[in-house]
Amino acid sequence: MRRQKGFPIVRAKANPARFSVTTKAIMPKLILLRHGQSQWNLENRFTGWWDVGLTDQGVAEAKAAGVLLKDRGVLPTVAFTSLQTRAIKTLNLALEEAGRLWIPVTKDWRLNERHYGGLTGLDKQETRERHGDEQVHIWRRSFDVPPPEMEPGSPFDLAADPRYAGIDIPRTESLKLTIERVLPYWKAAILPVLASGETVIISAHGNSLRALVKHLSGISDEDITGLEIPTGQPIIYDFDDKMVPGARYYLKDA
Ligand SMILES: O=C(O)[C@H](O)COP(=O)(O)O
Repeated sequence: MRRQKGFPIVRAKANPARFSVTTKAIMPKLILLRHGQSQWNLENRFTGWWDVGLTDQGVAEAKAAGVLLKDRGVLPTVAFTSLQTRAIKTLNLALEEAGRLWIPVTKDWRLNERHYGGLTGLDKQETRERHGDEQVHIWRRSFDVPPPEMEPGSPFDLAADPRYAGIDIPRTESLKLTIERVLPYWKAAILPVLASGETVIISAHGNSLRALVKHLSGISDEDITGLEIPTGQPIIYDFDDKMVPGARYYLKDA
């Protein structure tokens, strides 16, 4: 053992109190938080990977989520979010209210919203009038039908955005394709942290969170079409000591 000058060597003794803590069953908690209302949620435009800010209502929703975490004593110790401003801001506002701005935060594109392809920027109602309700519902909620691809050179093309340097930006994504990048990230980066006993918060998006919920709650490809994730409402999963998630619930109902 190397000894630093001026510091005596202290040999660790078995500490019964410490021992009882380390053998306590670890019951990890996962908090899923969809960003607060965004400017394009308000304007009813397809957003996907396009970066938009929060509305005043979105800011209030994010802060309320943080107050709820604090009031219920569900205090995150580690955070993950996407590379998108609306999720990052929501996380920061919620953590600030919860007194947890200091926890480690990892940002990764794999938690981004599903890419809305050629629909990005379009008005959802005008798109319904043009293509019909059924087609738009298929694009929005089907499991594996992606929207039309984004044309190269589109004003919403993010190829020059430095945050995506080195990333093969999708041209469009269905929920299935979104799952194909969210789940490997969940398994490799988030699950091990959760399994070590941390209380993890993921601040992300309607469809990247639907991808996770589908997996964690074992929802079928058919039934996932009916699942909506509300903005700014913390969803909780309690895991048992074998890392099996319990039923999900809204923190406000706990
Ligand atoms: O990207 C978007 O437009 C929204 O965040 C989610 O849209 P959706 O409700 O059409 O999936």
